[in-house]
Amino acid sequence: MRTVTIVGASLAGLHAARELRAQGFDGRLVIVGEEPHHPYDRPPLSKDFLTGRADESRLALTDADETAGLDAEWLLGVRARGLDTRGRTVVLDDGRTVSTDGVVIATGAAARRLPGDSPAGIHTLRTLDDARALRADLSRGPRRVVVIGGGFIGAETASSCARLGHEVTVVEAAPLPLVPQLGAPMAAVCAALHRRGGVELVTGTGVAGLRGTTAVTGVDLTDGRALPADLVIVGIGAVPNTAWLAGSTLALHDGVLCDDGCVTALPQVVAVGDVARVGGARTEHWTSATEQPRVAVTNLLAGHTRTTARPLPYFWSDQYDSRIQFAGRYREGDTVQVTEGEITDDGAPGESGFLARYERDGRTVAVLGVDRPRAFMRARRELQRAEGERGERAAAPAAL
Ligand SMILES: NC(=O)c1ccc[n+]([C@@H]2O[C@H](COP(=O)([O-])OP(=O)(O)OC[C@H]3O[C@@H](n4cnc5c(N)ncnc54)[C@H](O)[C@@H]3O)[C@@H](O)[C@H]2O)c1
Repeated sequence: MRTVTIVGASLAGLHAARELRAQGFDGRLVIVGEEPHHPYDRPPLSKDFLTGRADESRLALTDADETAGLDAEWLLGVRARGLDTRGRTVVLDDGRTVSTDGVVIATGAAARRLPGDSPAGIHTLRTLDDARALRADLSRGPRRVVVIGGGFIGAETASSCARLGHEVTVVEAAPLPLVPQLGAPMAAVCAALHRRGGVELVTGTGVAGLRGTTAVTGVDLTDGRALPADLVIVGIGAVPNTAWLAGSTLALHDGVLCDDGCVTALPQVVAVGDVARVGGARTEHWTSATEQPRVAVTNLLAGHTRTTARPLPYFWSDQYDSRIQFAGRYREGDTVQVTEGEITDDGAPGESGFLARYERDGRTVAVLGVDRPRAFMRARRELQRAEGERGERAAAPAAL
């Protein structure tokens, strides 16, 4: 393999570049990125960057020394428009083409938008440029902010806006926020965090439309209510960036389909990060974007799936003054129990937080920690160990 092209210059793309060099690839390395920036860290965008506690210099994921060491050609500020898998060419929006032997798809996902035209004052938050625009708009004095969607972006931006002194309402279509991720009992804790943080949470209703012609003035809800607003943040999920692959032979279905080793139907094309559906699941977590590239690059360089990985999913979220950490795989029907600390009468975490365990068929399948980082890390390690042992037992030949 003489040339490898990584399409997508964010966390997963950067980790793929690091892995390629670490695993001995000494050929030509091209990194294509739609955004004009070198890779930066997205988690602070909805938290410390929005509240002004972190400036842009704290976001960089790499520095001049590392980029020199990677010896890559960075094509930034340009989108890939197509992948010709037969001709082994990546086609760029500006007409350029890159001939390549191997491809790492790391194009991530884009913020889902509400249909129709948006008046001024409507924001999504995914990129540094989005965060700059939102921060600038918020800095124009106290505003009435409506956040649409009570997922991660919704909850984190709502708590940042409340901390900045804005009047905030969150609109969530489901009866509780974060149920798919945490299940109803623990989702209720997140709802209590909103209440404790002074944010109104309106659930079980969607958005019928936005008011305002040049600038937004309000949000009409499907239950007939109208909320006045000077600024609206839309956090209603993310869509994997696969449109550029439509003409390729790759299988696409809510992401790029790959096996457990991040390999697509073509051994010279692998996918990592938010865009990759690995072994049937797409995990939009920071840790997946840092773990998948090692496996993907090993297999890309081997020319076949030599190794697979099913790391235990992990995510964290900072909401109001609480840190929520979750590891494992939650499924509807799992039971959940607080095993350390407590949930108070108002439904929010007690002063020293709590640890909860999710059980299925008599075994722990996931752990949740709220403001209990040490206990959580211990429980996460135990779960990792148990999962690893289960995996080994499943892979071992049956005893005679
Ligand atoms: N801490 C973290 O791990 C973190 C933080 C920020 C973002 N992210 C990632 O960013 C991505 C986007 O985050 P997100 O919060 O937008 O997505 P999400 O899927 O976490 O939440 C979207 C929420 O919007 C609700 N919703 C959808 N349509 C709606 C409508 N019309 N009206 C009201 N509610 C509606 C859904 O019910 C859901 O609760 C995700 O991939 C997420 O994993 C992760």
